[in-house]
Amino acid sequence: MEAYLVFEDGDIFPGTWIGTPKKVAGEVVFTTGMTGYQEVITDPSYAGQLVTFTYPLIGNYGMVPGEGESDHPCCAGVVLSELCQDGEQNLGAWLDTHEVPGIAGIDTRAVVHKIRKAGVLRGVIASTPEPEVESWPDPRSLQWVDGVSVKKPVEYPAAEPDAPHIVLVDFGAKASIVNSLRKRGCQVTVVPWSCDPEEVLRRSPDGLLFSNGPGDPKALLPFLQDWVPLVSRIPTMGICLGHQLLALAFGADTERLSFGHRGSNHPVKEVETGKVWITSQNHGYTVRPASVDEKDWQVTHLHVNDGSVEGLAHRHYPVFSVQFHPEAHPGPSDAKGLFDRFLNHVRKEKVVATHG
Ligand SMILES: NC(=O)CC[C@H](N)C(=O)O
Repeated sequence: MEAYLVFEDGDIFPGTWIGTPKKVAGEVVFTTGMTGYQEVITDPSYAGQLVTFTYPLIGNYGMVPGEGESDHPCCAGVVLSELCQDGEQNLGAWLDTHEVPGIAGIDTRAVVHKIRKAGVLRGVIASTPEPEVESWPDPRSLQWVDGVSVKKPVEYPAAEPDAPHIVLVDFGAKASIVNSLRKRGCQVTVVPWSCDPEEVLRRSPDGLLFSNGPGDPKALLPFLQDWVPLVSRIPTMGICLGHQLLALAFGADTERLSFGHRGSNHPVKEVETGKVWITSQNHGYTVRPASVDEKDWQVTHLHVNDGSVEGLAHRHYPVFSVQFHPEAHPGPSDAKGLFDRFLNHVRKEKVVATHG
């Protein structure tokens, strides 16, 4: 069945429907990972976006139960070149089960060229080359984070005695972040993004983790000051959206990247050691370098390709954050040691708090 990817500037890419044939509008983004389509499609950070896969063959190992970053597709739609209907649960049928549309047969290389040249662009997948768009989704809306965050706290018991208790503030957390903490023995409580920080304090966390999530970080600006007293005292780590939010909370600014970083091969340099990690990334916004006050923050990581800020550590508070994904999934796990670094710090503080 014929479908069209129509950009807001009028450019039309014809293809065929996959998943559920229903019109959908969103920001068109592209990801360059050669594997990991399941993790990408189920990553809550993609809510509201049309994800274009640059790897030409997608779907070739089906959908593997239990391997998703959540149990349903989170992106608004998918754009790909060739769909392979293989695997026990094939991608097209799985998308349809969840009523998510997609378009195949697209010259994805041309789509990427277009986005790289023009910067962020919105588009529609529709049955006609001249679809009507009632309204474009707004990345500054709270609906994205609200739609993917847990509605009430979810508790995971500790796997080891005396393990630290980490409260994960869920702006759209990937399952792999929870797993990375649980694998290291932690007790984890996942709380809704909108919860009262005072209520979090009553849960006696040893550490806080601000998760990844969809949309423009500035959508959450009105809520950030309430967290400052907590994150100034309790060891806190931020990942991706969480990194941007911590920067905003302490007075830095964020801005939109021209076309984002999405893929599994983004080189990031650790400033202190000069070591380069190949990292998994998925973000359209970044911390504005000129807004980072060197008196308060140390820039710990930089993107090798464009020099953008990839990591921050606060000089006065126990806060550090990274723009990339140490939990990987998909992608390399070069940076997974950051969870150990965080938990070592949390454990040290816990001992001090217990024994004075
Ligand atoms: N993966 C994320 O947390 C993405 C953060 C934010 N929504 C961005 O696009 O920059």
